[in-house]
Amino acid sequence: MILDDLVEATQERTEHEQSMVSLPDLKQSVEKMASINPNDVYERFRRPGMHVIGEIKKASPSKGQIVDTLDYIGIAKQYSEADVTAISVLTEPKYFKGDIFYLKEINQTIDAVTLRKDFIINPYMIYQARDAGSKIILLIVAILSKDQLKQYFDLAHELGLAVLVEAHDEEEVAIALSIGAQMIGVNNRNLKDFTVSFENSINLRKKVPNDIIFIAESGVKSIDDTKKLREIGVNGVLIGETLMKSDNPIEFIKKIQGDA
Ligand SMILES: O=P(O)(O)OC[C@@H](O)[C@@H](O)c1c[nH]c2ccccc12
Repeated sequence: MILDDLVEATQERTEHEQSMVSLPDLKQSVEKMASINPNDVYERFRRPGMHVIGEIKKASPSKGQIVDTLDYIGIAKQYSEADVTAISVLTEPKYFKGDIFYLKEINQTIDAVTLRKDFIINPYMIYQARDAGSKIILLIVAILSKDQLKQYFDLAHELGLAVLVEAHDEEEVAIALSIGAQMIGVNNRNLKDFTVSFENSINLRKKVPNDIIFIAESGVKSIDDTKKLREIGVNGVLIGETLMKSDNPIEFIKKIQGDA
């Protein structure tokens, strides 16, 4: 199963990374940074209207290579010009051809709220996200025990990071709510077989209280899609492939925001 492979590859990768930059070293550099508050991010997403999280990714396990060369700075500038609420940057190298360096460079170049999109399975990766200047991390319910999820969620908040908790079914949504998630992302793509169904967001929206930020993730292709999602009370959409392939991502994002 792909998720198991991803977790295993991530395990190996972070072991290697820790042999080069140790956790204590990383902690030290994070301690020197100016403090940030996760509530600033949550408040951004609580503003009325349809929020867009624009994603930057070169490849994915379901689609293979999406673009030949990744002009991550250029894309981040476009997303920022379109006033996205946040920019999601894939940092997983093996299956998504991502790099934590993309995230770091974007944060050094552009004033934007960024999300580290990876398969976070240990505290080290959370410190890395903070060190790279991101303000949000993704935590995926399906790959963590409930205890881990709670522990990493609390650590993120302590470091000033907001958390998007990704759930795929009713049981995972219940877990996300039980640990105090304020922002839940429902993935319309089943990470086990890659099928996409908006029914997932539609059904699960009813299981999430209205004061919790609800983000629909994956498979958004058109304004029709986002209209449908808006009608059922979704607060935001996370869009990758469609934006990466769009000739005019700014116009597309503006349309989504304007439809709110
Ligand atoms: O490219 P899409 O279909 O618009 O999907 C974006 C995003 O939702 C997807 O990349 C994603 C959702 N959850 C994830 C978890 C890990 C890696 C990637 C993802």
